[in-house]
Amino acid sequence: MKKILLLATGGTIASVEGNGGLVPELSVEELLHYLPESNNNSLKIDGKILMNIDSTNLQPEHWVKIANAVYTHYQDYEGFVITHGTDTLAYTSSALSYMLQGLGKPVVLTGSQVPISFKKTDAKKNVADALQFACEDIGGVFIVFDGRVILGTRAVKMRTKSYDAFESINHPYVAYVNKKEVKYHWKPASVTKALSLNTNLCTDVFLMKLYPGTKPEIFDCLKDLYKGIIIESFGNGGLPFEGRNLLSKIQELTEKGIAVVITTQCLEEGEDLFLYEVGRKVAQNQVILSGDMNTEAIVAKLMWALGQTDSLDKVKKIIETPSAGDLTRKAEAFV
Ligand SMILES: NC(=O)C[C@H](N)C(=O)O
Repeated sequence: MKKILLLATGGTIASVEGNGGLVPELSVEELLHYLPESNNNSLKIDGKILMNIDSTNLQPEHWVKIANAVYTHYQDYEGFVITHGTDTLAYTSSALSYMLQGLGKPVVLTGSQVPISFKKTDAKKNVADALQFACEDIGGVFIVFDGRVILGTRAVKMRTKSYDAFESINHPYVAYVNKKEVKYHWKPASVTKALSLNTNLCTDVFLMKLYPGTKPEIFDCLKDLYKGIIIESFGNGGLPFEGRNLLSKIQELTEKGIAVVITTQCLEEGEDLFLYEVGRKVAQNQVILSGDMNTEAIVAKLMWALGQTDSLDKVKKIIETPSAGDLTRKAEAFV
């Protein structure tokens, strides 16, 4: 009989209708009580509540708490399921992927769009599937949702209400789970290093979405507040150097030692800064390229990288090196 630890953090899955709207309130025992009997018979599931919050309220300090809990109980269980709100779930799964390296067991995040206590809900299937996948002989952080298994660094919440809330971006699904059967599409390489926990994070990271008309002066406000700035630019990547000129500001930022990461607002296929003049001019500065990583992963990776070192060169190296399947090297692109 496999032993699985279920760590509850809140979210819609654990919510009840309160006076002010849906609010997470169920205990972990109540959560488990809603599962079909068959799950409880074939597994030994222990439950532990870490926090009971809407994931909108969940912040980097909570990621650390979750990572610590997995690490502390690692030897005692074959797999881990973390129930979590969907809104920031992909940030948490990314952060866990960097903080817990060398995982030889599955750490599976799931949640739901409808509370588990409601008559019609996606929660029971999602938890049952997550428990199923947590029994697999595979290492890493995964999201199991609507029958699909997504690598922790590659998920994006695409839909606010539909059951298929998450998509795997720039990466194949890991597997599908259907009626207790797991069908693989992609498997991570087996783990060669020992598990390590490294929860040092620097949360002084800002995420800016560019739009036509962005004021250059905004960077003057940001540069004393943040050590890292992620710019979601347009298309293949680039910054305006005519009219409201952002290019000169980027030079100031990088010269001041701020880590500037360039990504794109396009969800698929990533940046290619060297394609256009608007991008090459940016690349002449010491900016960091994000390839086809998604924004959730970039935010978590930049916080983690800045938590490891003050050296801009080293931060650049960390971000630009694939980790936990987050980044496709051009030569191995899935096209
Ligand atoms: N479906 C959900 O879980 C949404 C909820 N607001 C949360 O992220 O906690």
